Parts: sequence; structure tokens; C-alpha cells
Amino acid sequence: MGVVIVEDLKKSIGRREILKGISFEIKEGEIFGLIGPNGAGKTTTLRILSTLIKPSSGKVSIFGKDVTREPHEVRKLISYLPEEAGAYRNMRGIEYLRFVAGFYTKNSREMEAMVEKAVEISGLGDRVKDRISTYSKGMVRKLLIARSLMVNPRLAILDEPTSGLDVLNAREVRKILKQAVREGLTILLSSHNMLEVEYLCDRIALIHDGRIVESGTVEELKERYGAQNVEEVFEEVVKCSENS
Ligand SMILES: Nc1ncnc2c1ncn2[C@@H]1O[C@H](COP(=O)(O)OP(=O)(O)OP(=O)(O)O)[C@@H](O)[C@H]1O
Repeated sequence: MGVVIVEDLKKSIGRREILKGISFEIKEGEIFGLIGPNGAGKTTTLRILSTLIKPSSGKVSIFGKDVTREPHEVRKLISYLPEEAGAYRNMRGIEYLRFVAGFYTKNSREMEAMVEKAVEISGLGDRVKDRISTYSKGMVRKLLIARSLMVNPRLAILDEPTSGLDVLNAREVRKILKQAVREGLTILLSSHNMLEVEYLCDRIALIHDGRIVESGTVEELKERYGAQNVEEVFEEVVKCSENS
């Protein structure tokens, strides 16, 4: 039984049907990737699961809590990293982490433990004392990932966690995520980097034009389509769905 259960999720904005009935389940302790091209509906799905927008219909439960009926309960269990997230540029990294930790706890010892954890995850070392305006894009992204993980969520919802990162930084972030999962976290992430998900995700769902067109482990999907990699799987799936 999944800890995240998404059933026939639909979302229309105006007359546009953005999600056309999406269903998937995520098991505890796995990294689940929602993979698809630009405009497929990944961010919309993640925003619904993060309680930021409401679905038009369908059901989403996260650790048994319904996102529409119990959004406050869901928010206690998750952390969400948007694709275009920014941090207050005039703050120092460490100040920013303390500022965010303050929303989660008023206990100074707990707050320091959170910040300490974030500093370690971020890998920023002494640079965490510098102003964020002096950080590279990769450093900001790592700070934000650290912020998402320091609050000990049960589910981290990460929109394109390695977007804009160079190869080395992306590798570091992937290692951080794998380590967090070993410590008990469950992760839902989105990506259009189909090669990276092969390394990172336990299971993936391919999303295309508001529909999940295939799902499974990377190995299962490669075997099913006689493909060398997920990119080829995606190409085959889209071809099949357009011909049917
Ligand atoms: N508020 C909105 N109003 C109108 N259309 C929207 C809105 N939000 C999303 N859309 C449309 O819904 C579709 C899916 O968008 P979404 O951001 O979920 O895609 P995505 O898979 O995350 O894409 P990307 O990889 O480019 O981030 C797109 O065609 C987008 O233009």
C-alpha cells in the first residue's frame, strides 16, 4: 500500500484540461520520479500534492491525509521545493536557514539542530556565512534543498531538484537525496532529464499531455520496450499512445 495515493486526478484551468485523470502510488522510502516534457503537467501535479492548488476532481492522500480535506495536516508531513524557488538575496545563508527554521520550531535547541543539519546537507562550509547574493546558482539550489530536508519531512516534493546545476553539483545533490532516503525520507521529484532519473529513481511515471502513459521501475520499462534508456522508452510510449 502506498504512502502517497493519487487517484484519477484532474485539473482544469479555464477551459484547459491540464491533468486528465492521473493515478499513481508511492511506497514509503522510495524515490519516485514524475518524468515528462515541458508542459506535460508535472508542476501542476506537484502543486496539488503540496496543497498549493486544489484539484478539479480526484483524490490524493499523503500518509493517510487527504490534500483537499486536511491540507494543514498534509503540510506538517511534507516539504515542497518549487522549480523556480529563490532565497532572500540580502540574507546570509545561515540567517536564511534560521529564518526558515523559525517557522517550524520556537525551541532554540531544535532550531539549531535543524540549521546544523542544513549546513551539513548544503555542503556550503564557511560560505554559509556569506550573503546569498554572492552565491552561484548551484550554491543557492543546494541551500534550498538543505532547507527542504532540514525540517525532517516524511515526504519531500522536489520540482526539478537539479535544474540549472552543472554535472558535479547535480551529482552532489543526487547523493544528498539518496542519503536522505536511506535515513527514511520518501521523495517525489519531477524531471525532464530522463537520463538522470535512471540513476536516481526507484520507480518512475511518464507523464505526457496530462496523462500518465507508463510507469514502473526503469529496468521494467526498458525491458518492456526493448529500450537502452528512459529517453528511448519515452519515445516509444509516446509513439504508441499517438497511434492508439
Ligand atoms: N495557471 C495556469 N493557467 C493556465 N495554464 C496553466 C497554468 N498552470 C499551468 N498551465 C498549463 O498547464 C500545462 C502544464 O503545466 P505544468 O507547469 O504543470 O507542466 P510541467 O510538466 O511542469 O512543465 P515544465 O517541465 O515546463 O515545467 C502547460 O501547458 C501550462 O501552460
